[in-house]
Amino acid sequence: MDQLSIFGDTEVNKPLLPGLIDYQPGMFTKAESDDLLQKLIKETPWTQRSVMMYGKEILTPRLTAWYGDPDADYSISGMGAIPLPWTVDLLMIRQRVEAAAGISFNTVLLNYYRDGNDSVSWHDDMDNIPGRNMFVGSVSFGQVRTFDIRKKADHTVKYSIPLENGSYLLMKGDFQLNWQHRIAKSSKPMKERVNLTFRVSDKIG
Ligand SMILES: O=C(O)CCC(=O)C(=O)O
Ligand SMILES: [Fe+2]
Repeated sequence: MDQLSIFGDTEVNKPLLPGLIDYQPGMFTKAESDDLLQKLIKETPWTQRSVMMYGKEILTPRLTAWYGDPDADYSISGMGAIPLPWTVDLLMIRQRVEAAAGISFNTVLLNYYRDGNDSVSWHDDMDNIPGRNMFVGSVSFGQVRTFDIRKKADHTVKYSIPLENGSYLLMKGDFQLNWQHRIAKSSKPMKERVNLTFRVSDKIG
């Protein structure tokens, strides 16, 4: 797999896949990131969702939580219609993400990867609704995990981006339409990681 992730100090804002992905390490300092990781782990009401697969109920291998504006509708994705109300920390993180992305987000999905056994398999973020989640702003705290991406039309075209503690990544353009992404399990020992994906959800009504 190609590594797209070699950054010198002068290359911090160099686009990886122009028009599709922006990546910015160090949006949060190490001190901020370490602190936010611990607070989010402790203070978030994590749940483990289940999905039906081959007629069996399978627990997703990670913990999740869903926050957002009260009128944000996410019933279609199975997250339940009412998101949790924004916290002070999440609003602060959202503000920085919005400043970098140049757009407003009304929901955020939190994923907690407890160790190397936790993962998310290949998917896009459209939930079968073309055009949904064209912009997804992703912030990572804690253990560096590898964000793999592959082209839907040709799975041999793939890249791997290590998402660093305190980093920001924006998926945009036709990324969700033409590419899938995942966080693979790891056979190497992995510490805790929390990822936040800021999204624009439809409003109820
Ligand atoms: O943990 C990550 O970096 C990605 C999470 C993700 O793809 C998702 O929540 O849809
Ligand atoms: Fe995703």
